[in-house]
Amino acid sequence: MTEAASGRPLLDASGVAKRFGAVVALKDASLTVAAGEIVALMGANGAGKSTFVKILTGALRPDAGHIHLDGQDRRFASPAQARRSGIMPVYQEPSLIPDLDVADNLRLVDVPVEPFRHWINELGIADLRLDDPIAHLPLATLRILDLALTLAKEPKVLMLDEMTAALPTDLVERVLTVIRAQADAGRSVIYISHRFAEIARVCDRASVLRDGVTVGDFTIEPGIEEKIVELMLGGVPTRIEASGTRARDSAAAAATPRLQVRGIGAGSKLADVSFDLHKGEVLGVVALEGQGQDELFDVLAGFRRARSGTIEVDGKPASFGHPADAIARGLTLVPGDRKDALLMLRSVRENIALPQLAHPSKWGAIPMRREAARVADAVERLQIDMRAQAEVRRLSGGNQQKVTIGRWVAAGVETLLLFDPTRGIDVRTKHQIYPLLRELAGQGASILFYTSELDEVALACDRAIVIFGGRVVDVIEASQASEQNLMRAAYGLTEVERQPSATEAQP
Ligand SMILES: Nc1ncnc2c1ncn2[C@@H]1O[C@H](COP(=O)(O)OP(=O)(O)OP(=O)(O)O)[C@@H](O)[C@H]1O
Repeated sequence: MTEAASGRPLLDASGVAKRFGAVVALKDASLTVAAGEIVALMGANGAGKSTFVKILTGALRPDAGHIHLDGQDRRFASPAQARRSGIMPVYQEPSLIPDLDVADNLRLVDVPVEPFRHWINELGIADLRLDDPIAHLPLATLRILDLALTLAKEPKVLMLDEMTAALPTDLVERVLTVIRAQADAGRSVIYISHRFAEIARVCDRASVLRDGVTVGDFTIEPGIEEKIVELMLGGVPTRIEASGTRARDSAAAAATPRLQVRGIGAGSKLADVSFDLHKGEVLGVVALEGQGQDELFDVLAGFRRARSGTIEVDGKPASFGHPADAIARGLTLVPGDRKDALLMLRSVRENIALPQLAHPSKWGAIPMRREAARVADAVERLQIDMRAQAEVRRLSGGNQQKVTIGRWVAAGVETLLLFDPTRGIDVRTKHQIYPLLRELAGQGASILFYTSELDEVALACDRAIVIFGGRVVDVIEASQASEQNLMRAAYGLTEVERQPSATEAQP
């Protein structure tokens, strides 16, 4: 904490309550942040963090409670009013209008170009063009744009809701450096995240919400993590371990791969990627921002055509001109942006049952009962918060993400393409998802798993390919997948020493 952080809090909220119909989102939430301080707001999925931030930033009206800014009792009637007082959020979902380009979006929210450019450079996406259409930009870039827009308006209190959840490691580093510098310059930051490593690095304090009630406030110090997890989850101990054994079946590894990818290139970033994905295997994909991973998943899911290379599914050539072609060959994508996967106005149940609903020939009393049982099983295993189940858009971000995964747990899959699937999911559920992926693999599914959280390779994968500059530069077994090894490879530092060929990328 800087010297500026001592003394009276800049923002002081207490007794905040909010209900949505029958759902009590907040009962008694409180939070203080001083100038120059970074405070983590923590809690399991659905604990009420986003609701609290929306109240603090004028997007929602509280049912009860007080908010003091600079010692004065304030009730913001709108986000614009909160912004004028210097309180500015970056929400979980990108805010820019997809049909416009970057420049038009800047004009729309009245942000001058020069400070925006400054922050874009600081945050590591200097190659962005102002005439890039928003709809063509990857989620990670959109999140950085939202942050740059907000910083350009010089906030007094910056509120970041899962800011780093969709970002690759290099961009996470940039964001953490920038927000620490903001605090050192006397600004305040409220930082919502499920990632302890980041909180330990940049935050001064953590405030913990459980079921809408603030249950603790801690100074960040070594060893505090266990205490926070215990409080967040209400005393349920969470051991963070690799999920099950993964002695790969050598017969399966020798058999025809489920997916054989050779020399795939697409767009300007994906140059030449080759790998085999076997039946029963979880193959991690690790890459820094913009190394071609988005393009690779797009090609495999039929959203974009490859410029070069071949794909074989179960030993037979495949060519995907449309997502339906990939689905027909058993390849299912869980996209990074959940908005692309969910029917937001439909119920949790309908969203999870979607693959079955797509086959009217299977309708009938018994399949319906079976479907209900499958949905109930997915809800139970992923601990989906069903309090607002009638419309998925009313679920918390983490719970929406669980629904996108739950759909495929319920449906059963052959080849699952997961793009950063645990984004915004709390620590307890994450550690239920890893064994679940292992279980799907154990039943014969093949899973390609891009992750921006490097520890997930050791926790859930058999091995990982590392992509740098659009090429596979290393293949790392789970047992060797320390963060250090993965990072070295992801930065291309192993490329000179050892460049694996397509055959080395096979087990
Ligand atoms: N508009 C709404 N209508 C009904 N329920 C809502 C609405 N917005 C939020 N909720 C409910 O309020 C509760 C708290 O949600 P909130 O998004 O604040 O949680 P969170 O702590 O931010 O979770 P996450 O970590 O998953 O983002 C959830 O049960 C959610 O379904």
